[in-house]
Amino acid sequence: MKIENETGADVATLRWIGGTDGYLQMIDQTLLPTEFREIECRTVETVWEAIKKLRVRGAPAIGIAAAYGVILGLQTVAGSDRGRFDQRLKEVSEYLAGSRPTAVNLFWALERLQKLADLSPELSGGEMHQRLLDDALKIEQEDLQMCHKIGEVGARLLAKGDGVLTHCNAGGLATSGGGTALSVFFEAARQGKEIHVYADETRPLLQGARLTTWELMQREIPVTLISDSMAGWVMQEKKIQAVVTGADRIAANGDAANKIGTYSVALLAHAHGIPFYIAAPSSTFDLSLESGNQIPIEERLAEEITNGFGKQTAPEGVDVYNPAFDVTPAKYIKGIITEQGLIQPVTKEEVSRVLSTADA
Ligand SMILES: CSC[C@H]1O[C@H](OP(=O)(O)O)[C@H](O)[C@@H]1O
Repeated sequence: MKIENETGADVATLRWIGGTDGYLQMIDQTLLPTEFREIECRTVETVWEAIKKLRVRGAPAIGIAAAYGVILGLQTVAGSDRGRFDQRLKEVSEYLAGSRPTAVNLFWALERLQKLADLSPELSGGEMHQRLLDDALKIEQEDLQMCHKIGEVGARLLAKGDGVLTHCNAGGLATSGGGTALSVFFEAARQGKEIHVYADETRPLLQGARLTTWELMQREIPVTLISDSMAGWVMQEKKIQAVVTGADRIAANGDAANKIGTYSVALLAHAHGIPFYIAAPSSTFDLSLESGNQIPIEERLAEEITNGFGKQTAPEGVDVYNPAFDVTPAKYIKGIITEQGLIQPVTKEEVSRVLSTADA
């Protein structure tokens, strides 16, 4: 995402600096909103740690970071023969695939680079390294364009003066720059629709409180922070005319995995007759899965709940269950906003039809 830091310079959520011997620069999102700091990743291990610790997070951003992580990992075999290069490529891909299990964009990016390498076995390691970097850069640029198109498709669904609720952060920080759910809000605001966003704080890591409010305030879009437990009440009070969230993996039938709590929000929206939309690029779909019950759900450390942000709020040794995602069945999703167009109704047939449509 492009934001002005204290020096007034434009910075990106993450970006590659230099050539194949370069490095990855990213905003450390664990420090926001109180501190804006860019960190440098010069090894694949530092990228793995950044993904695991959510310094970089959000399905598309994780995919882009993983692609650049591969480039970093291959630096250790610069100048080696192609056989050693290919072996290292598999090593770093498997390593990065172990960082977080749910966001399919991570695996989509790794598989894309592997397929590219498989297409040209005749190239030297050095030539292939450059080709993979070129494609990693392309992944980032393609994501930026997809975010923009998602905004255009989704903004049509919002009316002037709408109250819209979102959960977690599906903004520029979760992508190459334009966001998915927040891209819809950015574009609606640009069109003068004067929307008002209600942002769930999103326990336990507070991506909504820390990141979504910060992004919207950066752009002077009206935003009200609410606790997760308030979502139903603001709907009952008719403050909400639509809900738009992101996604981390969408199955062939349209079932969608997203941050824990999204399923509850979808049920609440359904109970109040409020349309619930998912905004996601085509790289977030996993058509190999028939339905959402096959989506792997990441479980994270108990400390994120019992000692959130360093404050102990539960007895030592309490039993904790901390799934980072849940799955919303397609029947509760009014439409899926993609760069290829709106998937509505959300059915296997419509998913397949829209995703196979030429550029929207
Ligand atoms: C545009 S994808 C954003 C998606 O990713 C978030 O998960 P996390 O912060 O754990 O990476 C959340 O599910 C968002 O909706």
